[in-house]
Amino acid sequence: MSTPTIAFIGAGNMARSILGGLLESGHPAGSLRAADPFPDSLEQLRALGPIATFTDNAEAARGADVVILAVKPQVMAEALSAIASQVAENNALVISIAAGITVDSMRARLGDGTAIVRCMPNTPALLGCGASALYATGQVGPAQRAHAEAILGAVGIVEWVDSESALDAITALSGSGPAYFFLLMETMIDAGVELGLGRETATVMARQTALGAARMAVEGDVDLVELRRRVTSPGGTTQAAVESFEASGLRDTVARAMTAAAERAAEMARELA
Ligand SMILES: NC(=O)C1=CN([C@@H]2O[C@H](COP(=O)(O)OP(=O)(O)OC[C@H]3O[C@@H](n4cnc5c(N)ncnc54)[C@H](O)[C@@H]3O)[C@@H](O)[C@H]2O)C=CC1
Ligand SMILES: O=C(O)[C@@H]1CCC=N1
Repeated sequence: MSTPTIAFIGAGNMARSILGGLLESGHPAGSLRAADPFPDSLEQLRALGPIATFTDNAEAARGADVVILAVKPQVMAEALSAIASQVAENNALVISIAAGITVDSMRARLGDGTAIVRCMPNTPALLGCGASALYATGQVGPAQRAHAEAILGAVGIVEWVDSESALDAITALSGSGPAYFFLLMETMIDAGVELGLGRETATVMARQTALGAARMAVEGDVDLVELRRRVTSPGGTTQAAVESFEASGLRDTVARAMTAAAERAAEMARELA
């Protein structure tokens, strides 16, 4: 697979993590570029490697094989208009990581023939352990599909979904998901303090427990129910806690929260169309 020239439009947190992952995986800095109106964002990116930076989106997109839209949804219309002619000229692949920006709304500004991949990454991409779901339009060829997979694969796992609407569910699960785990950890720390622990001790123990549990869930081949069973001694402390969770409707609470997130993703798509 030849090395594509990749232009990032928007040089914030997500762009920085993906670009950092690409450099670490051996992608040459000479074929990476980024545009952002704020010089500070560009400087932070240049600290990662000798990449070309621009304050003008069209200049960054000129001649690029892949253009990654890493701006907030609210500035997407402006960014799409700026890159449209460069993308058409070069038959570039456009990858958008913005929540709620549909393929149709991108096509309206880029043209119906544009090859577009919509992606939902998540913030653990910053540490190279992200989870990204990708959806490709019919115009995306096999080499472009491979490029998209390699780019997001540089910062974690990649899953293809075969309908655009699946991205709303993915956003509710893995896009927003890190925040759910952080919230549970915050709650456990507060409850530990209520039980008499110092906040520092409660924090250290909660963080390490989350890390250990996540590693057991991901690195072994034991399913989650069995992992939970192994912690739960009959008639013991874990059973008391799990029964309390179930009685309080934890499963319904999580399902309702994720439905709210998926509905908000669909609503954002309508608002931003
Ligand atoms: N933070 C998260 O958990 C996730 C974010 N996303 C999506 O990733 C996208 C980027 O998010 P972050 O990197 O967190 O935001 P960020 O705010 O860190 O980065 C956005 C960058 O865009 C720049 N920018 C503003 N106007 C611009 C314009 N007209 N042209 C070019 N650049 C412009 C800003 O200066 C900033 O550096 C968003 O669309 C968000 O929906 C997707 C999945 C997860
Ligand atoms: O909260 C949001 O809208 C974005 C999308 C997924 C994570 N952050």
